[in-house]
Amino acid sequence: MALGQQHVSTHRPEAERRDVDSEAPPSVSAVAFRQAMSCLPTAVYLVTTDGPGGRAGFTASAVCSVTDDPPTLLVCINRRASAYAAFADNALLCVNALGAEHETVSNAFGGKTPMAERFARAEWTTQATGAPVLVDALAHFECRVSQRVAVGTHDVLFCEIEAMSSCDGRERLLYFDRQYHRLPSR
Ligand SMILES: NC(=O)c1ccc[n+]([C@@H]2O[C@H](COP(=O)([O-])OP(=O)(O)OC[C@H]3O[C@@H](n4cnc5c(N)ncnc54)[C@H](O)[C@@H]3O)[C@@H](O)[C@H]2O)c1
Ligand SMILES: Cc1cc2c(cc1C)N(C[C@H](O)[C@H](O)[C@H](O)COP(=O)(O)O)c1[nH]c(=O)[nH]c(=O)c1N2
Repeated sequence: MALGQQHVSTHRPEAERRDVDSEAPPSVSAVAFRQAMSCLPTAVYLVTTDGPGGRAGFTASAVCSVTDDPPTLLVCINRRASAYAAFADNALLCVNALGAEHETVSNAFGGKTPMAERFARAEWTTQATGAPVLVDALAHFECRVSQRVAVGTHDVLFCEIEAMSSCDGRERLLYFDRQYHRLPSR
């Protein structure tokens, strides 16, 4: 093993394995898991919604492509987030991918800032679904939530794409090692 590398083993013999529903304490701590995840770069998104539950949004990195038929993303949202109630009540959302110039607005949507103030930090429009679309998003995906699955502290929202725009050539905003980074498009 290279100097400085730490190996966290999750392997257990067959007899010791338990069902995923078991009450057994996890063998990897949340702190160790977060530390490992912190070294993996991710894109950064503002996930926004509007509807009967009101307008809300939060900064997300737990966003992933699921299938291209039908085109579907997943978004993980912490049930303790101030935005959660709106996402629980609304069926529509927009996943706005951020460019390097969006670091300040990403910080506003990343917690503690009142919802109206978050939205006041950027320019918004509505297009196909009525969910807030960031005018200068690097790319956006307007979605209908097709399934919700509760896993631990989070809900996983499966989101079918109804309209979108593709990435342009600007620098991307990345997040890793607990900091923002800029990535040129080529
Ligand atoms: N998936 C998430 O919910 C998620 C992801 C990134 C950051 N955050 C939140 O943003 C703040 C700053 O994060 P940070 O990256 O600077 O330091 P951190 O040590 O809290 O997190 C390091 C990494 O662990 C993962 N992570 C953090 N909190 C998580 C959670 N509750 N559930 C699942 N994965 C999680 C993410 O990949 C994150 O980049 C924290 O409050 C953190 O909880 C949450
Ligand atoms: C870079 C980055 C990435 C993420 C987050 C933060 C930051 C800074 N946060 C946390 C989220 O944006 C917000 O801070 C929490 O929901 C708490 O916000 P409130 O103060 O309750 O609105 C976050 N939360 C979540 O539920 N899923 C996610 O994927 C992410 N990803």
